[in-house]
This record gives sequence, C-alpha cells and structure tokens, in this order.
Amino acid sequence: MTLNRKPIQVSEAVGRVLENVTVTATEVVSYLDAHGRILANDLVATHDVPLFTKSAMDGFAIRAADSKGASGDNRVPFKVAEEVPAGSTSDYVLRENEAFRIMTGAEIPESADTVVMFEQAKETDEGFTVRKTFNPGENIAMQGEESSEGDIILEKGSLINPGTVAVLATFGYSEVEVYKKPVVGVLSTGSELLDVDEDLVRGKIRNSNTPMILAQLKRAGIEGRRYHMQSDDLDTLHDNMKQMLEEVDMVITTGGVSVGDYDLLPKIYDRLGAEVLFNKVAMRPGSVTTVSRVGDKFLFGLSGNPSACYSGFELFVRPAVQAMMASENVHAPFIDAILDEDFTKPNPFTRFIRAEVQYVKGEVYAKPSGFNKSNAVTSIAKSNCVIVMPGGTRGFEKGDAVKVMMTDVTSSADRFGVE
Ligand SMILES: Nc1nc2c(c(=O)[nH]1)N[C@H]1C(S)=C(S)[C@@H](COP(=O)(O)OP(=O)(O)OC[C@H]3O[C@@H](n4cnc5c(N)ncnc54)[C@H](O)[C@@H]3O)O[C@H]1N2
Ligand code: MOO
Ligand SMILES: [Mg+2]
Repeated sequence: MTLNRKPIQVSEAVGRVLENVTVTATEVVSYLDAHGRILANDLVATHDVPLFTKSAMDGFAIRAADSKGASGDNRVPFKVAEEVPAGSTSDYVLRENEAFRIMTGAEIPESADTVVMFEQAKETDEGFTVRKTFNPGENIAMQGEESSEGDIILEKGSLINPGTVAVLATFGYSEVEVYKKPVVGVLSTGSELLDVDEDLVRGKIRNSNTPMILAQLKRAGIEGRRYHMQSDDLDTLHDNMKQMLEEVDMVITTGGVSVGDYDLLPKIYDRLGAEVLFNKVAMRPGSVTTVSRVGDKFLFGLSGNPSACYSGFELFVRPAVQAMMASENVHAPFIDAILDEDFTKPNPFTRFIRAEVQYVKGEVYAKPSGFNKSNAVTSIAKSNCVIVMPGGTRGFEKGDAVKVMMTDVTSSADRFGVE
C-alpha cells in the first residue's frame, strides 16, 4: 500500500472511468417495462402520424367552397347528410351545401375539406348556418403533419421516457430492444458496522452506506444487489469480493480505502490483480475514492464517510452505469446558481457541498443543506444538489456565482410555477 498517493483532478478521474466502460449486451423487453432504459436501435415510424387526415374539432365537415360569401347578414345554410363519430368512417360524397356531423379524431371523408366547429355554427332544424367563408384545411389535422413513415423518431442511445413509451405504443412496438441493466453488487466494509435492526453497542454504528447506495442506484433506475457487510478481515473480505466478481457486473464497496491499518481495499485490489485507475482525487470529500478494474468489471471503492460515499457515487458510479447502458447523456445537469450563504473555508481541492437549490423569482439559489463534513449524513437527506467549488479558490460569499450539480430533479418549489 502506498501512503503517498498522487491526486488527479476530478474531471480526469471521471474521464478515466468513462474510458474504461464496457457497454452491456442488449435484451428485448416489453414496452411496458421499457421506461428508464436506453434504446438499442433507432426508433423508426411505421406509419405517418396522424395516420389519416382527421378532424381536430367537434363540428361539421363541409366543402370550403360552399361557404363562400357567407357573412353575418348572409348566413349560408348546410344540411347534415351523415354522422362520423371518432373510430367511424364515411364514403358518402357530399353534394352542394351538405355536411357531415363529425367528431374530433374522426377521419375526414374524401369529399370534405374543412371543419366548422360547433361554436362557429348556428344549428337549424335541417342542419346549421355559418357566417364566414372557410378556407380548406381549417380545424383539420393532416395525415403525416407530425411525422412520416420511415422517419427516425428517436436515435439509438436515447433514454426511454414516458413519451417514448407512448411513441412505441403508437407504432405498434410491443417489445423493444434495450441495453441490459448492469448487475451491481453493494458491500459495506467495517468492523464497526451493525445492521439496521441491531442494538447499538459501544464503539459501533449502523451501516447507512449500503442502503443509501441501493437508493442511489434505484434513482438511477438500477436494482442493486445487497451483500452482507463485512468486518475488516483481509482473507474473508478478499474471498467475498472474489465471489462477488463472479456474480455481478460491477462491485461497489464502501469504507477501507484510506491509509488506516484496517483499510484493506488497497491490499485486496492487489490480490485480485485489479488495475487501479486512480486512488486519490483532488476533491473533498472523498479524496481517497478508488476505482479499479478486473477484466471488464469495475470496482468502485467509495469512502466510508457517508457524505464522501454519496458524492463518490454521484460523480463516478452514476455516469458509469449510464454509459454501460450506452446512454448518450451520462452526466448530471450542472447549472449556475447564486450562493445563498457565506462559505468561508478555502478550497485547496475541488469541494462538493450537499445543498438545496431553490428557484426564487426566476433566480436559482443554492444553500448548503446543514452540517457538511465528510462524515455527515443528515445534510444528504436535506439536499437536492451538490455545490461545486473549484480547487485553488478561497472562501465564497453569499451572492457569489457557483456551479451546482443536480442530483434530484424530482424536488420542486413550494408553489406552482404559474399564476
Ligand atoms: N492518516 C489519514 N487518515 C485519513 C485520511 C488521510 O488522508 N490520512 N483520509 C480521511 C478521509 S478524508 C476519509 S474520507 C476517510 C476515508 O476512510 P475510508 O474510506 O477508509 O473509510 P473507513 O475508514 O472504513 O470509514 C471512515 C468513516 O466512515 C464510517 N463508515 C464506514 N462505513 C460506513 C457505513 N457503511 N455506514 C456509515 N458509516 C460508515 C466509519 O465508521 C468511519 O467513521 O479516512 C480519513 N482518514
Ligand atoms: O476523503 Mo475525505 O471524505 O476527503 O473527507
Ligand atoms: Mg479508513
């Protein structure tokens, strides 16, 4: 184990992780299970949308020419010849001043070319009258106006969102080829750790990292596999991790990556013959975060301190998981915000501060979410983002511009966004 590790910049560390990604194989899933997955092929339109020229309104379909010259003083009368509800069609050919009573979504019969909304017509015993000249195409959705058969609607690598699911259904794709979700194993190390339902005893604490990471994986759309936490015993830990490597595509451990007598991960990477991509990053917290590789499998050695562990996941694991599924957009959104309270500590390394973003009158404010040391756990719970302060900077003051990495886009303002 080397005590003098050489720190690399965060961006370089992220880059090294992404360079080493192996994309997962693909599988075919039901369109109903496809949300959150990544398309393995271009999604191609199997027909025009709209599929046929249809009424966009409830009203009357007429020949526009028949309304010529209509005005308030000279209302032009129409007679209803047939009804066309949505889902029905008609081959009836309109004669002069005849109309279809037609509903939104119904196919426009060949002989009609415009639709008079109910609100634009005055109903009479025989039909209705209009008070203006209609142009062809009014209140009509034209076949193919949105997209044409053969169009690429979404490219390979796109995230399947609820709209994509609707597109799959539109085009009759009941199944879709997507990239497999990596199988991710999570193992916390530390002889001080107890399980959630164990009684606290002197010198011990409950394991909060494993469940936190399982939740972070869930937020990234992955069902992680929980491994039972391990004491700091070299042989057992080694054997367990070797076994894990046979069962999963990616191993996440927490704790034991620093330079303490019982920080065993460096020795285990050695024994496993892992290629260490980096073991020191110029960041706080989580400077000892270590990422290595055995074959095409990543081992993420996250720091044991909860805040460092959390940030390490968001910075390195989340993009890696996305990239393994061939996502085009692997990074969290970074936004500009106004710092909402003084932060006086200098930042020799890039600093990540769990924080809360709020939108106030069109401005974005970010405020540290409480006690924020590496060992903090409560500030993670109150955060929806992480403030990034570049290395080599002095303290920041309230009102300064800062960069913010969003972690939780489901968080929202306390009021509805429009009056
Ligand atoms: N001589 C030095 N000592 C330390 C350094 C250093 O550079 N030189 N770095 C410090 C920093 S910074 C950090 S961060 C920690 C990293 O420690 P490890 O990643 O080796 O993690 P552990 O030693 O196992 O645990 C650290 C801390 O976190 C608690 N912990 C661990 N696992 C969990 C868990 N699953 N749930 C909740 N809490 C957990 C553990 O009890 C310790 O308090 O090293 C510093 N030391
Ligand atoms: O690695 Mo530690 O979390 O920098 O404070
Ligand atoms: Mg340690």
